[in-house]
Amino acid sequence: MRKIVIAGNWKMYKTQAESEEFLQGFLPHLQETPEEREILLCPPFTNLSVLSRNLHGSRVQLGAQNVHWEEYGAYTGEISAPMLTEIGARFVIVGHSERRQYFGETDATVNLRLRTAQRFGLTPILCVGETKEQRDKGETESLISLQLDKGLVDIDQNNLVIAYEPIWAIGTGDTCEAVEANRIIGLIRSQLSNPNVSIQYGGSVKPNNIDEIMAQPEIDGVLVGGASLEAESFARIVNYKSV
Ligand SMILES: O=C(CO)COP(=O)(O)O
Repeated sequence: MRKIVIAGNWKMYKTQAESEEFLQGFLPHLQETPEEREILLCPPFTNLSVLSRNLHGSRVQLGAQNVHWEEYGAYTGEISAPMLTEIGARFVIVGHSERRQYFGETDATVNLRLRTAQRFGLTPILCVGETKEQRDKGETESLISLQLDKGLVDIDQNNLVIAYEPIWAIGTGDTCEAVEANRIIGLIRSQLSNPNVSIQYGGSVKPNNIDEIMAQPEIDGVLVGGASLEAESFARIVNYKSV
């Protein structure tokens, strides 16, 4: 059985006070959320402890936005897997396109981070996806296939989530058509040895398109940026209506 995983990626938004304010508005809405949906918040590192405290006893899981591949060491500015698990994180986003684009993340470093995350019991969310230029040139399928080939070397597919995030759809309001996202996610699944890996769609997911996205048979959840920052809109997303 594939799990439904709905995650908010807060990127570099929210102070601790703003995080607490969000939870006050958001948590009551979970009374309506069907049991089987896994709900996840991935705040900046500085907010993990405040969320961990406030989410104690709730069904919301905590995720980080990155993890280093070493257990400890002289890596100024980095955070290790044991630091994340100690604070209560269960998931970690790895290889987000913003990390690849602005911070020199490569498929090789993505693979190292995935391995370490798994070694310490975190469930990594591996992000893959193409630029507009790559899509226009017809390179989407080959690019994603390469990202998976290199990223998944020696990775345990029993403890893994994948997110298909077309870069041109991130933060642009230009959502990938649900049917097209479904097609690409089907292709991703065909490349996996474990067909039960949950595969999310990410890129301009909003309250007004979530029902259509989640109605697609291959799509097992969403990775939400902007619309996860506001309690009411993220509540509408986690409480999407299944058809
Ligand atoms: O990058 C994303 C989630 O990781 C998507 O961001 P938006 O939902 O703001 O387009």
